[in-house]
Amino acid sequence: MSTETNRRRYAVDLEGEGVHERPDLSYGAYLGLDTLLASQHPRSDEHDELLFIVIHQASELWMKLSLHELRAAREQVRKDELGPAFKMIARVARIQAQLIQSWDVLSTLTPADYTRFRPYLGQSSGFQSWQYRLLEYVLGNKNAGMMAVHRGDPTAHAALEQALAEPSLYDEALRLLARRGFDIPADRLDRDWREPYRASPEVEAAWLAVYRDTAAHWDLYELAEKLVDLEQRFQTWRFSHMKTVERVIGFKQGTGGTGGVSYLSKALDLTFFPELFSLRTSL
Ligand code: HEM
Ligand SMILES: N[C@@H](CC(=O)c1ccccc1NC=O)C(=O)O
Repeated sequence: MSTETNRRRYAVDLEGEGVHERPDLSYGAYLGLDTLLASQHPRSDEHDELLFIVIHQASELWMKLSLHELRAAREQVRKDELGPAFKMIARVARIQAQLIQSWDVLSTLTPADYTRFRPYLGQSSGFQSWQYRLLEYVLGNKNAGMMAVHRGDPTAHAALEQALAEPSLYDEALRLLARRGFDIPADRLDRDWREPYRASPEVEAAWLAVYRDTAAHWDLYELAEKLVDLEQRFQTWRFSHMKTVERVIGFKQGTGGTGGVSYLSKALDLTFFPELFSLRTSL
């Protein structure tokens, strides 16, 4: 069949689906590829710098989608609509698998390869990824001190300020527990959300009750396990980042001014959902 006949057949088939709203729309225009594919600007002439840029850009795109899903999931939890929330969280888990897998591609970068273009990075660093920081805030790792580095970027700063000041996904899960009749301390249900979350024995007891009678609380149990899955994957990403950094720059200082691996290893101690892990010792 000729291309022309094919084209006309599709045009007919798609008529009912609103194709006439923009019949000239192309793949590249729809996806904004002009801008996307013109956004890689290596600063050196080194072959491997493009890999470094693409991995980071792809990661930022996945982070954008994760934020979209997690904020929507949080809204569904707020509305007691756990089914749609589960679907969104499951998608984030698969995105995390992609993010984790990207370390495998980056591990083809040897110390010699990286050292050739590292000086061109100046003081730029993943430390300045505001989407990463937003993810941490939306999940529940509130650390207002991390805002400082974004002072010069009003859009990023405003988004971070908002995420810092509103309940995280975990805060909403605890409010849901309270609506279901669990005894959650008042200061965990309404507080200055900008403060780091502090683990509470009452919250652990509530989750423990969910895990001890899963039949009675099946959806809460499912929510808890989905959160545990998110945290485990997040930790796997952090750990692989740290090991990749060690492999590529050893124990050199980071371009962002931290100790490098020593800083990244401390970040591994940060937990989003502390009671969901601590309760396991009592099961
Ligand atoms: C050769 C590859 C990489 C090296 C050597 C590296 C190195 C580092 C170092 C040393 C830090 C600590 C901050 C500093 O002082 O600069 C850091 C932070 C960070 N990097 Fe990377 N990195 C690499 C790849 C990536 C990739 C692919 C991403 C994906 C987006 C990423 C995201 C981040 C983030 C989000 C932080 C902040 C972590 C936090 O504050 O907990 N890095 N990186
Ligand atoms: N902190 C890294 C530099 C770095 O990795 C980086 C630099 C610019 C943009 C993204 C980066 N990735 C993660 O930190 C280093 O010290 O080599």
